[in-house]
Amino acid sequence: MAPFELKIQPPQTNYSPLPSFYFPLPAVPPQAAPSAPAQTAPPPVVAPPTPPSSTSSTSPAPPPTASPDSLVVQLPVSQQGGLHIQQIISQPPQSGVPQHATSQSDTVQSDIIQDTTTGVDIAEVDTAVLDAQPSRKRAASEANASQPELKKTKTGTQQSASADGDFLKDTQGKFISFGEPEIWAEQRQQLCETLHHYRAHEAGVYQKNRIAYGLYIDAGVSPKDYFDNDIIITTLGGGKAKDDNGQVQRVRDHAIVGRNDTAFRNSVEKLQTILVIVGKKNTNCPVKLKHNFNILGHYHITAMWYDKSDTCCWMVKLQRVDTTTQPWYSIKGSTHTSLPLSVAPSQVCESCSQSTEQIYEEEWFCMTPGCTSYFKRGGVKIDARDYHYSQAFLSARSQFMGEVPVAVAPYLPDVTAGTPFTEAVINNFKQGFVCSVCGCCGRQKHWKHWACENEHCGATFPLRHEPMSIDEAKSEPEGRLKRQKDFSKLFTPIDQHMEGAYEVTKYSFPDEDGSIIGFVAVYKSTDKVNRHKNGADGLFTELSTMEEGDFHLERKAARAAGSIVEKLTQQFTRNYGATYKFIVRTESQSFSTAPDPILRVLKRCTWASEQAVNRHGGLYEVPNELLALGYTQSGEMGWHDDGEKTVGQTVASMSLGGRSTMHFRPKATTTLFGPPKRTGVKSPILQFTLEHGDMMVMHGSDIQKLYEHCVYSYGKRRYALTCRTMIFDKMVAEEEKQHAMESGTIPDHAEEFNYDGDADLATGVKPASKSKAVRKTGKAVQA
Ligand SMILES: O=C(O)CCC(=O)C(=O)O
Ligand SMILES: [Fe+2]
Repeated sequence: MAPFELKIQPPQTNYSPLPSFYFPLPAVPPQAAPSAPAQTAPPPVVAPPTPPSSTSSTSPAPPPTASPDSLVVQLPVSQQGGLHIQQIISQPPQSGVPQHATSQSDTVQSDIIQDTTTGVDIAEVDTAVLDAQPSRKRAASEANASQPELKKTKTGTQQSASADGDFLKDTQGKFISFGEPEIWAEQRQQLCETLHHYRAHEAGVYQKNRIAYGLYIDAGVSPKDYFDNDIIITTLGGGKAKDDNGQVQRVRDHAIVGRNDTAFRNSVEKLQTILVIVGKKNTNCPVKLKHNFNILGHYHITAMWYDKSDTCCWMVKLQRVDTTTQPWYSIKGSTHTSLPLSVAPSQVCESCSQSTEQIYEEEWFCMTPGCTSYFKRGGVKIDARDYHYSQAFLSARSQFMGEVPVAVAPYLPDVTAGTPFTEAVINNFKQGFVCSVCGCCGRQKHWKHWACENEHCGATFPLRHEPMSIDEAKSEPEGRLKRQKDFSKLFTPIDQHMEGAYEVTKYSFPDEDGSIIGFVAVYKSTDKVNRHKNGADGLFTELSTMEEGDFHLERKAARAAGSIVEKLTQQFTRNYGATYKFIVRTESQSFSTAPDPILRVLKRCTWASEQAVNRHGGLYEVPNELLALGYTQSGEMGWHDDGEKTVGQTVASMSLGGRSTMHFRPKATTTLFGPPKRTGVKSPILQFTLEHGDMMVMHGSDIQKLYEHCVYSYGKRRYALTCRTMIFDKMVAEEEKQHAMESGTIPDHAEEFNYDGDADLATGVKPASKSKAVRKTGKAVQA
């Protein structure tokens, strides 16, 4: 192993690592031990924090509400029962005496529920406790009265051995929960679009700028994981692979400084809470969970250590920020008791001088990775695979000293009131809301209304899109301007000319032999053209103010429709004319009922594509389909091609509102712009900007075969309206063909929207026609 000092240098982190890999963290022992016997309930948790244990002296467990000869410690909630049980330590720890020595020799500090060596059964314990603490009598006896039979697992957790007692179980043997999650979701995207602290579409840990904010735990519970009302101990992800039986197993050690542990360490340093979400496949959670994603609430990190079983892995101990209330995920019928602030005993390692809390009941040893005594006793390796967490460790409680986020997620205002709220508010909430009726995290699926995604709820809410000036639509929130590197124009424009009032830049696309297979032409509009009657300004305003029934944009499933990992497109879409099924299955609205602005855009794109194709000398096909896209804030359409088999040669689009950048790159497997790549992607070769009123024509089916494109949208609101030609003869199903032909027929009244390119508005300054070869293909290209 490399020297420890070298390993602790975190790669390019903005935050210095904490001095030790193991933190007692800002554990808060109670204020000075009261002199009176412990006859009253513990005081509310108000004690100020104390610094982490000194590295130069041992830190005996501070006595929470100690009595001179009988120390009563409330143990943590049981694994299954959500119950607090009581433990008697017959002798309080002596100041200056290493606590592990005490616990080895003269204490009865072990799990009293099960520990046969003490000869104390649970009833005796409670009698003793209750005698000493009359004021706690009722709560404790209630807890006991409903205590299920418990057995201890190897990490010190208590598991229910029976389904008895007053506790309700469902048919699968899981306990019924005391309450219901206030916030939940069935699909990961619902969660990621709604919560501030969990936006991890793939991973279990959500981190941003190397700070952890959220944690999702589901199946894949490790033997040393632990779960009770207040404490969760979990293994940080990574280093797992499927074994021969298809079971996911840990196969590799975690790096001593890895991604997740660094993020958690930074969270500690930044006093950041961790939002914990539990999936219904988590076998450690004692109660039945109804949803795929159940939000437990805010926790804080109270310990982290580099554990060693078959492999080495980072473990984290999280404590509920507010332990005073009974959590919804405790067992129905159980009683929750808030434990007093305390820390577990710790010792300083003689080899590395680092202080380590005693985690395992069996013994203390150094847990500082890199230390010569790490997981060793007297130089001999310790096998802690079957060790149990010590009760003092599990019952330690510390006060969170940071700021607790006021809300886990934005709630939709009272949906029953029906008052729409503004786009500014919508944008603040990104795209998701928690339904104020049922608590389901919901994505904004519809452009102008919000509908709860819980099919049993049905709550809806209007979202008002305020009238917006073009300038406002174009304005970009801070921090969004530099989203993309500016790819140098490897792809030299080969032709610039005027077409009507538009300055056109045409880029010819080569195939692998250097022959031209098509082009992309950008039609640059002007303010004059945009302001002109029925121009881009008017079209933008009309589309923005149309009733939802006339212009109903919605987000459709782009991936894994209906599943837990379903992903909706970022854009809101609506298909007009012949059915276009590429990328997203959309229902199409016939052109005969399409609103006028849609037909006007269709006619403008028709003009642009006709001019471009005729000039180029290709087969011109009249568009019979229009896909309208709406973007709120910035968004993107990822890399794709438009090559569906029923689509014709030409694609033409018009942009309204915010600007966008369109990018092209060769497909990885082509020999274009460099040798084919078996893995990875090729770099973009062309990028241009489309502004309000600009149009784009892309012609040549082979472009779709050899290249792909993506679009980044900016500004507060943007519409992209893209027209294509569906080739009816390529449609196999007769029904589909008939439907496409009918809905793609352009109504007679659209004649009045025919467009001539506003030639009369042209500035008269013609750009000099340029003609250059495309570089980098190795072959010259003629225009
Ligand atoms: O302009 C846009 O936003 C995306 C257009 C596009 O690539 C498409 O609709 O396929
Ligand atoms: Fe496209």
